Amino acid sequence: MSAYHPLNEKEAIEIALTLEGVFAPGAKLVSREIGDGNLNLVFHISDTQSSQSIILKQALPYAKVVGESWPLTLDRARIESEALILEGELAPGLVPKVYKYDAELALTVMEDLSDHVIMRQGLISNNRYPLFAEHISTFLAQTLFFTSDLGMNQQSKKLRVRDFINPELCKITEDLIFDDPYKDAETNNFEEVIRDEAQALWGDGSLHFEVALLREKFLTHAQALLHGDLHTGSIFIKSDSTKIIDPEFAYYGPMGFDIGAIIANLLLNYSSREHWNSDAASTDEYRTYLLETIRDIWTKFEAKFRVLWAEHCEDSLAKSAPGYLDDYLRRVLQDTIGFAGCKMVRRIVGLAHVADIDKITDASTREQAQRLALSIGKSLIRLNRRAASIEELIEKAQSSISVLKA
Ligand SMILES: Nc1ncnc2c1ncn2[C@@H]1O[C@H](COP(=O)(O)OP(=O)(O)O)[C@@H](O)[C@H]1O
Ligand SMILES: CSC[C@H]1O[C@H](OP(=O)(O)O)[C@H](O)[C@@H]1O
Repeated sequence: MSAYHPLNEKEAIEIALTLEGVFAPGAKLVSREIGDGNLNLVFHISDTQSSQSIILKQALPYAKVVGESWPLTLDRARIESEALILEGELAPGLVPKVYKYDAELALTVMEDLSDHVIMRQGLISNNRYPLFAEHISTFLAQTLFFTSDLGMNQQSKKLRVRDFINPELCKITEDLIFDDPYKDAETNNFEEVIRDEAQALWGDGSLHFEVALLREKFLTHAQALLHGDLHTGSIFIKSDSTKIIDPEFAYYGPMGFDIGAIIANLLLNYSSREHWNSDAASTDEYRTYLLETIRDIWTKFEAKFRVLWAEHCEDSLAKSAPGYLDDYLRRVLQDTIGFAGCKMVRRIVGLAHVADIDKITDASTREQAQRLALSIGKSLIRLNRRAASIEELIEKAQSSISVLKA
């Protein structure tokens, strides 16, 4: 196959047939492009005679959601495949297997997870996932601890920071999450009916102060190797299995950015429940389930992180300094809360939205969901540096509902 060009379905099959040990010689393959994300092509390739199938993901030289006017590095395919491989070593069973990476075609061949569902869809369909908090807290504790200065050789970590420098994808986050929602930016995308909310965001100096501090942390705090875009659309799930996909935004940043991303997306779903549940009682019940999941994610993450620290901490001074670990985890919690708030706000007024809210058909219910998400998001941003417990985040989610209803 020649140098880089976007593949068509026929070419994807030709490449699949060249993979060693995957399909039988002469196998009859079918290919479907199934990419529904903002950036890449995703081909599902299956053998019509056996149950064998694979995924072929190819980066485009631009952001698909906008078009060729927004060029984007192909190197993100390398970042994604290297991050998946490393995450697979640190958190076995929680990411798809990578079979091959082709630098020239910016192509990753990986395990087909079609027997799972994308978690955002699962939540929209009112499913519950009792093992999710256990799985995702393991993923977070293992990947964040063992890529940080606490859990790996500090010189090797510097080299890894170099390997995961990801300036173009970070710039997307810096703009779309930490800048554009707070001014009248062209990329913003919100419904006219909530213009009052957008304008309030643009003029809120004290909120800007908190967001600027969080932005500074995102820019400068190379604490651990992050997934970088850990929303519920980047998680495949079924009752007994969780798989994290799509780490093309991976870079060295603050741990709370990943934890906050998951919590924000659970809270965006929380904000949308009036549409997806059939009555007030089931809406309340599902919201309680989501808040319990959030509490469990943090509590389990913290417990697992403490065990890893006790058994594997590489920093002898930090290890012997009284109170250091408590202080470290308090700062991670505060970052988690602040980043969760930013991630909620961007999904309502910024470029890229979430189906949980956008797919609400009734305009007034959708508006209420948007206002609730913004109210929770802003209150988390204001809370972040003052928080001492995950219960304070949960209290903000609950009280935002009563304030809006009053
Ligand atoms: N390993 C996989 N197995 C099955 N389907 C996948 C896999 N990876 C991606 N997909 C499908 O492709 C879609 C887009 O993938 P994603 O990695 O999120 O792309 P993007 O980077 O463009 O957001 C997913 O929502 C899912 O439907
Ligand atoms: C112009 S990219 C917008 C948005 O898309 C990414 O998400 P995904 O790849 O999962 O579709 C990321 O969240 C970016 O901020």
